Amino acid sequence: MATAVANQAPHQFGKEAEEKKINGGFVVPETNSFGETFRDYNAEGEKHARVENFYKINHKNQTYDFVKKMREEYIKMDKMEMSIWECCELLNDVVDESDLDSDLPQMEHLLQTAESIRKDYPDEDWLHLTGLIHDLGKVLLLPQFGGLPYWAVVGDTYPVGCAFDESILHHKYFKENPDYHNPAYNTKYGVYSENCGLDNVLMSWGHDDYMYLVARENKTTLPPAALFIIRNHSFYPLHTGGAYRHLMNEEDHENLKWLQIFNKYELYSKATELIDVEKVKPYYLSLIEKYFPNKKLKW
Ligand SMILES: O[C@H]1[C@H](O)[C@@H](O)[C@H](O)[C@@H](O)[C@H]1O
Ligand SMILES: [Fe+2]
Ligand SMILES: [Fe+2]
Repeated sequence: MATAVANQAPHQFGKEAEEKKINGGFVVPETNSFGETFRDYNAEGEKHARVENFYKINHKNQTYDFVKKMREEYIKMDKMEMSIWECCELLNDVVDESDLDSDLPQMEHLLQTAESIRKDYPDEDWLHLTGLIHDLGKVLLLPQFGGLPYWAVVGDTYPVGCAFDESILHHKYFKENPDYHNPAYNTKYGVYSENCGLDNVLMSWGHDDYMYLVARENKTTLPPAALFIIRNHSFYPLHTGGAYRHLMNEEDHENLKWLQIFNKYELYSKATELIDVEKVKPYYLSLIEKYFPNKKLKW
C-alpha cells in the first residue's frame, strides 16, 4: 500500500520525496505555493494581518438577519443568464483576498482542484465537475452580481442562528456580532433542533451557499453529495474541526465522507502546477452538458 501511494503522484506535489507525508493514501505537500505551512492563520506578517482583519469584519457582520436577507435576494436568480463555462471565464479576473495559500486567478484554482481529483478518482466524473464549479459563487464580487464585499463572499463559513463554535478562525471577533449577545441565537442549538440536518441550517453568506442555490435551482443532475460539497466546502469547523455534529442527520454523515476527500484536493492542489485550459476544456464541457441539462443557467 505504502509503495503504491508513493508511486502514485510523485510529480504532483513537488520533487522532494522527504517533504512528503502519507495521509490515508494521500500525499500531503508540506508547504503552499509561497513555501509556507498551509492555513497558518496565526503566523505574523502583512498578509496575515490583512486576512485577520478580513475575518474581523466578516464575524461582525454575518448575522442571522443578514444571511436571511441575502438568501431571499439571491434565490431569485435574476442577475444573469450564462453557461457554467462562461462563469468559469469570469473567474479569470477574480483573486481571493481571504486565501493565505494561493493568489492565483480563481479559474486556475478550479482547474487545479478538478484535475487533481481526476488523477486519483478517474471514475468519479461528478467529483471532477464539483471541483470545477465549487468556487463559481465568487462572481458575487463582480458588479453584475451585486459587487458584494469580500466579507460577504469568501473565507471559511459557519452556521448562524446558534452559538459560534470556538474552532472558527479568529473566534474572538464574534463579540462584535449582535447575535453573539442574543439569547435566541447564542445557545448550542439556537433556532435549530438536534440532528435537524445541515440543509436546514443557515450558513454565513458567501460563495458556497450561493453556488449551491444556483446548482439546485437550475436543476443540476449532480448527486446530493456534490451539492453538499459545494455548500459546505468552506465549513472548516465541520469537515476539519469536527464541530456541529449535533446538527447533522444521517445523510450529512454520508456526504461528509466525500467532502473530506474533496477538501484534501481542494486545499493541497494549490501547490501544484498550472493546467493547460485548452487541453482539458473539451472534457469539462462534456461534463457540464451531462450534469447541467439547461445550457444557460439563471444566476
Ligand atoms: O479563504 C478561503 C477561500 O475563500 C475558499 O474559497 C474557501 O473555500 C476557504 O474555506 C477559505 O478559507
Ligand atoms: Fe476553492
Ligand atoms: Fe471556496
